[in-house]
Order: sequence, then C-alpha cells, then structure tokens
Amino acid sequence: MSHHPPLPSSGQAEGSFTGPRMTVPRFQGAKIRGEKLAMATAYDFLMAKAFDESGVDSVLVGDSLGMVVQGRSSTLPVTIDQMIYHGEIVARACQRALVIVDLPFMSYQVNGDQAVANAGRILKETGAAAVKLEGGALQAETIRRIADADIPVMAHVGLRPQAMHKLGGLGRIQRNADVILADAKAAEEAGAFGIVLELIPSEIAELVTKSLRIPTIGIGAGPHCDGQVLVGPDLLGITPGFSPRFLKRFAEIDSQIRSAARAYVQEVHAGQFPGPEHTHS
Ligand SMILES: Nc1nc(=O)c2c([nH]1)NC[C@@H]1CN(c3ccc(C(=O)N[C@@H](CCC(=O)O)C(=O)O)cc3)CN21
Ligand SMILES: CC(C)C(=O)C(=O)O
Ligand SMILES: [Mg+2]
Repeated sequence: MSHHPPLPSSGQAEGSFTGPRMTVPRFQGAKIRGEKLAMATAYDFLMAKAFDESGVDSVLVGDSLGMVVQGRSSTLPVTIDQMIYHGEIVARACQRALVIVDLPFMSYQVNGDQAVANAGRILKETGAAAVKLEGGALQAETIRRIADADIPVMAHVGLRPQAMHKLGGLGRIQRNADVILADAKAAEEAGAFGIVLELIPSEIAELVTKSLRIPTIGIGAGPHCDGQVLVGPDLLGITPGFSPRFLKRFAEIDSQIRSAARAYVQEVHAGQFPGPEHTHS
C-alpha cells in the first residue's frame, strides 16, 4: 500500500510489539515470575489491533460495551449474540494478546448447562481463548462446569455491575474483606484461571492477591494486584462523563475528536475542503 509512511529502519513499525502469543498458562505464569499484566477492553477491530500491537497482554471484550458502545445506562441489556459479534471482531484483530469475552447478564445464571453452552459458543464462534463471568462463591459450580469443559474461565468479584439492582446501584465500593476473600477462594477452587477484583480497598486486594495462586486483575483495587484492567475508551479519554477516582486517562481523545470534527465542518462549510491537493483532475 503506497499510502503508508515509510517504516523506521528496523523494518518494525514504531512502538510495535512482537512476542509470543499470550496463552492462559503464560498468563498464569506471569504471577509466579512477578510480571504485572496489563489488560484493556476493546470492542472493535482498530482499537483491539492497536492495543495488541502495543503490548497489551490481554484484551477483554467486556459487557461494558452496553454502556461504552451502545450508550445504555447499564450492562444488563447486552446479549450473548452481541458479545459474539464483537468477540469475533476483536479476536481476529489480536495476534498476540489473550482475548477474553464476558458472558453477559442471564447467559450463565440460569443453570450450568446454559453456562457451558454459551461459553462454548464464545470459543467456537469468536476465536477467543477464554470467558469471564461475574461471581465467586455463588457461581462456583458454574465456574467448575465451564472449566471442566476445557474452557478457561475468569471470575470477577467485588463490584459486579450485573448485580446493580441487587446492590442498589453501580459503583459502590465493596468493603467486606471476609466475603471478598471467600468469593475469590471459591472461584480459584472451582477452577478459574484468573480473577478480576473490581472496586475494593487496596488492602483487601493485597490480601486476596497474596492468598491466591491465580492472577488477580484489579480495577479500582489498588497497586498490589497481579495486573490491571481498564475500559479501553476510558484510558484513552473517549468517555468524558466517566471520572471515577481509579481511572487514569492516558490520552484525551474525545477532545481531539471534537476539535477535528469542528475543523472539518468549518472547512466544508467555508468551501476550503477539499483543496487542490485533495482533488483528482
Ligand atoms: N466506561 C465504563 N468504565 C467502567 O470501568 C465500567 C463501565 N463503563 N461500566 C460497567 C462498570 C461499572 N463501573 C463503575 C461504575 C461507577 C463507578 C463509580 O461511580 N465509582 C466512584 C465511586 C465509588 C464509591 O465511592 O463507592 C469512584 O470514585 O470510584 C465505578 C465503576 C466500572 N465499569
Ligand atoms: C471492567 C471490566 C473488568 C469488565 O468486566 C467490563 O469491561 O465489562
Ligand atoms: Mg464486564
């Protein structure tokens, strides 16, 4: 393609990350080796490819897509077919990262048969390597059923957005150390290969991380977790209305989108775009 700028002399695109494929065993080995894991969510091809080529260890196709992509006020309406649609796109974009797809609300809670069937659909129809579900002790039997079907499954404890109506809202910090530790241990015992800790005090996350053999991946859970996860559009600054304390914006893409869009509109309205350099004779 002639439109691409020349590559640096190394022949490698600048900042492009190469390395072996992140597998579930390598992901677990990172904890033993003391290597931190960086996870980000993505829902589309270009963002997933940019994260993959930038060294993100795992790309999560989160059911947060209900809020971030669909503009809804919760994750509850997201369907298994929507997760599979986005999961297939993201898995195809990722050459290196471990791709994990969230099981959405009511795709695993009915019974173990439903959970295994839907987890199996995700691996068969997307090319992702693993699934994630919300829960610890309450989902232990479901985690065991999925893991026994040779489907790697990640658990998710602390704040569980799919339980927002039971909890009375989104974003409540979970502070009961005994409950969180029991949930995490039940998930590990049932065969989860890793666990997300969402919105829990740092000291509890540290205790859980030291108590488990499987990697803990924190979001709003402090620095002691084995890895971190952020919603991709949050870390890029494309979700300006969402500013919890735990979020660091590594870019301000929303303001760049808006200023670019304003400039484009202004130039079209003024008859300045397209100029001669953008015009075929
Ligand atoms: N764009 C986006 N990013 C996310 O991280 C995310 C979603 N959407 N949707 C699903 C869940 C919901 N999440 C949330 C929602 C609200 C807060 C929140 O309001 N947190 C405040 C108050 C916490 C408290 O004091 O109890 C905070 O400052 O962390 C945090 C995480 C995380 N997830
Ligand atoms: C925030 C992460 C852990 C998640 O579950 C999601 O994006 O849906
Ligand atoms: Mg989720």
